[in-house]
Amino acid sequence: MADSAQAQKLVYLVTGGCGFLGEHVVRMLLQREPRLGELRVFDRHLGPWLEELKTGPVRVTAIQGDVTEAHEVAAAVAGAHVVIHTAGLVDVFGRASPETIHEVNVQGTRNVIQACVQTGTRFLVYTSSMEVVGPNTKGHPFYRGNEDTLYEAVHRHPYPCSKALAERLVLEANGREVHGGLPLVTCALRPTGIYGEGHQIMRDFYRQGLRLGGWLFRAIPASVEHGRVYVGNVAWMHVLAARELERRAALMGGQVYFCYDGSPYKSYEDFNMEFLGPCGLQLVGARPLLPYWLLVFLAALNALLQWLLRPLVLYAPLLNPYTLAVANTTFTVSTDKAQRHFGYEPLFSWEDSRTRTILWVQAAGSSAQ
Ligand SMILES: NC(=O)C1=CN([C@@H]2O[C@H](COP(=O)(O)OP(=O)(O)OC[C@H]3O[C@@H](n4cnc5c(N)ncnc54)[C@H](O)[C@@H]3O)[C@@H](O)[C@H]2O)C=CC1
Ligand SMILES: C[C@H](CCCC(C)(C)O)[C@H]1CC[C@H]2[C@@H]3[C@H](O)CC4=CC(=O)CC[C@]4(C)[C@H]3CC[C@]12C
Repeated sequence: MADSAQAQKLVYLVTGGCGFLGEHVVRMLLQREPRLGELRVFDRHLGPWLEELKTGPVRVTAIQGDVTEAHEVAAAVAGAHVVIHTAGLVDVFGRASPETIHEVNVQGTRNVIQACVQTGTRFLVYTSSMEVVGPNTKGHPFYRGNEDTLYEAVHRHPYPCSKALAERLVLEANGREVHGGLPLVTCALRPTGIYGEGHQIMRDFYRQGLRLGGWLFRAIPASVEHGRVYVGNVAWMHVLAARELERRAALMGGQVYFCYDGSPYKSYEDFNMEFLGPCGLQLVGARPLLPYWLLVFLAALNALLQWLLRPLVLYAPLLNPYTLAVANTTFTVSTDKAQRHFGYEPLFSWEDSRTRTILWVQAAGSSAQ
């Protein structure tokens, strides 16, 4: 990475490399990181698609492992130059217990940092989330905010709490001495709601619409704006941040960056219709069909049913008090910090992102028929 080692080939490790975002990061590294010599893909569940990558010029090593197991993480990290830590338990529906979410997202991140320190890995990029900022429990809007916008970040839900704690661990680890005596350089990327090929919630909405004869029903006012960002651009931002961390260590170390691109600001449902509309679905109602108080009631009822049924069966619908609050609160970012600090420009235009997502929804929907 220094001048004398221009041609040095680097070892990258991507944790959670078989997830929605992780797969895009893995593929992006293979396409766009010329110094890549070996790519280690670490995940609890390895995808079969990894096999096809093993025939390329870069050595791809699939590692089945659990970030909560410190020894497995240390073995995977040993000898890596850069770690991109995207593994996480993304659960806002009550599928996993708060303890499990904490264990994976916080202890898992602690293990990754510890492994870097022990083995001498110097560069760590962490996938954080907009959720570490908000929306907060009071439902305050965050309107076109940036990394310096003052906002009362108060959380109670296990997922945002865990992401906030993990992000703090990563930022505090910046500058810590790693094995060999050099300092660790870390940064955190905060995607807003990611969409694109592989987005399971989008696919579920599509299937639900098909089941309802092509109709979806508006639940949230169109005036509530949501920040969304295309998965290919989020992946590209990770690759660029990882590449630039050494050269710009003083500027980037310990920093957070929102992930952004040219995707339009819209409500969650109107944004989804950008893809589901061309796939034949229609969103019924210029205004929400149900009054808000009824949604609040239904969300609370779902939470009660989840609690009552838990000993018998897992009941985890999309609507609960937390998802309703998130969906019903404006949260959009407007920033150029990643451009200023490490030259990020979105790789995919909004038109490309939209087309790619539509093609994927169509294919994912028809494979469900
Ligand atoms: N999906 C979204 O809209 C957003 C996601 N994020 C963050 O991006 C990251 C990736 O999220 P997605 O790709 O959406 O989720 P995902 O669930 O598709 O991917 C997460 C991956 O981590 C792996 N994983 C989970 N627990 C693990 C463990 N104990 N050990 C090893 N691997 C484990 C899973 O097997 C999965 O492949 C997460 O850290 C999430 O918090 C941030 C903002 C928005
Ligand atoms: C599931 C919600 C939409 C359904 C609302 C209903 C039932 C009224 O129709 C989703 C609305 C907003 C989503 C979240 C948002 O994009 C931010 C996120 C960031 C993350 O780091 C993880 C995922 C998520 C919390 C995302 C989850 C689904 C929504 C709550």
